[in-house]
Amino acid sequence: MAYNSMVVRLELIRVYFTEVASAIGRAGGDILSIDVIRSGPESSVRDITIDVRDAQETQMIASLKAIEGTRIINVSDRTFLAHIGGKISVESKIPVKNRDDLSRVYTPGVARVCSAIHEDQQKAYSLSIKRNTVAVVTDGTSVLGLGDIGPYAAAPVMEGKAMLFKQLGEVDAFPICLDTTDTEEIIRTVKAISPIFGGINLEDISSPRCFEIETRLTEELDIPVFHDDQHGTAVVVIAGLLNALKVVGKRMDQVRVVVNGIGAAGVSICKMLLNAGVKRLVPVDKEGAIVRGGTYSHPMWQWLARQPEVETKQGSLKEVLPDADVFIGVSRGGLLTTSDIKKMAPDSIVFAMANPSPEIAPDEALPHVRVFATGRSDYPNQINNVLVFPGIFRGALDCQARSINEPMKLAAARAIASVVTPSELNEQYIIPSIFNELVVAKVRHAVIEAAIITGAARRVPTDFR
Ligand SMILES: NC(=O)c1ccc[n+]([C@@H]2O[C@H](COP(=O)([O-])OP(=O)(O)OC[C@H]3O[C@@H](n4cnc5c(N)ncnc54)[C@H](O)[C@@H]3O)[C@@H](O)[C@H]2O)c1
Ligand SMILES: O=C(O)C[C@H](O)C(=O)O
Ligand SMILES: [Mg+2]
Repeated sequence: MAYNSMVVRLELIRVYFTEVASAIGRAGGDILSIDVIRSGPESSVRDITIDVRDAQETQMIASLKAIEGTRIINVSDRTFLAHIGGKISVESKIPVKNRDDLSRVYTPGVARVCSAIHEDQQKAYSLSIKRNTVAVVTDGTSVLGLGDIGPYAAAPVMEGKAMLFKQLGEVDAFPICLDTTDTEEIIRTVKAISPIFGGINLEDISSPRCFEIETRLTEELDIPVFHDDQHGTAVVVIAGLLNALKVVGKRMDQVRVVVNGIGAAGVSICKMLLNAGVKRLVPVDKEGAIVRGGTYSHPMWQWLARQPEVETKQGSLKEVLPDADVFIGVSRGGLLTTSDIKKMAPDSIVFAMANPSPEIAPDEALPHVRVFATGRSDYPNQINNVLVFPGIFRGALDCQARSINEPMKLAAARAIASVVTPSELNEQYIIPSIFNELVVAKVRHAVIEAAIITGAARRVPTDFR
């Protein structure tokens, strides 16, 4: 069960606090802290921070209101408080304290530096923020599993990605939320803003437009372009699956895998599963299984329909799921029930990765599967692309990679899996925590090594010389 924190500013008029505390307890809340804002003989005002179960805030407010002598002044939830004014800011690396500093960082000194870059564009990497800056670009059309919520509403996710780039990978990332869903306009705009960036992280752009946008930008730009929802997700799924299979004692070439939601994430996961050796694959979208020999207007589904590993059996998700060893959900929340999961093969592996609500609630799935993972941070086994993008870009930027190719992605997946040692590996721990410092370091190393071997690197970092 997931919990949320809320802060209630409450005026108590001739009411004992114990009465309030027991009402909170009866309504299923936990008091985390109490701050006295004002205290007088007749009344007092306090901020009470309460942990409540998901979606129970309304009941909590009703129980507090029901106490005679209490007045609710304000309710804020800590998640909203964390977003006030946005989550990131831009900072200078050096202070400008006097005229001397000013003439160095700004005009006239800066002009000589401009001229140096003008003479040799490659110097942008050493004399501007380019070498460490990534654009996190979205059009807001497929934000988490919330769908097409537009560029304004997408901003908190993009700011969150930028925070994680910085904290985990020391990469400076900037959110770019585009007010267009036109493929050509997005491509044109990203190209036009690219001079200042060392890489482009495409985020939450719906399929199938995301495939064309990424392919074209990769061809037309000489900096790495990486659609996080496709490849970040596929890399972390492969990492998790490598370890989950070890736990259950099955091999990649033996298992039957059902992937639900063949959009950005699903297509890339299917491709990577095939590269990793899966021989029995069942891709499923809204209309049911995508089958070998079928005809589809979606170019990637048509590609899947030509793959020998894709099964021919038609049917809905619930019809094709029985006997599957592995279920990977990148679709939307609440699609499966306990009875569906029970029909899977023994020792089943379920990665229910739709955000924020997984395809099946953990409490329903856990008793009936051997390994269970979600994309969320409040359960064990968080399979989320945050394990990938900071390290993959750290590596790509450090070796000035032209692109992020398949060998670099596979190397990243193996590196993530290897952080969990054989003695640590178990059902509850198939994937390292994002706070495990080894993750970014290992992914960076593996990515640079693969970039050098495949010729994608334009620079060999000093620790590789
Ligand atoms: N955990 C992670 O790291 C991670 C990473 C990427 C995406 N996701 C989640 O995966 C989901 C999809 O993301 P995306 O970027 O691929 O989006 P997308 O819009 O590109 O694709 C979603 C696909 O799911 C399909 N779909 C919708 N409802 C379905 C249903 N009932 N049954 C089968 N298919 C259905 C859609 O038709 C579409 O093809 C989202 O919930 C997202 O939050 C999680
Ligand atoms: O943003 C996340 O938590 C993961 C992923 O990029 C998603 O779109 O769900
Ligand atoms: Mg995303």
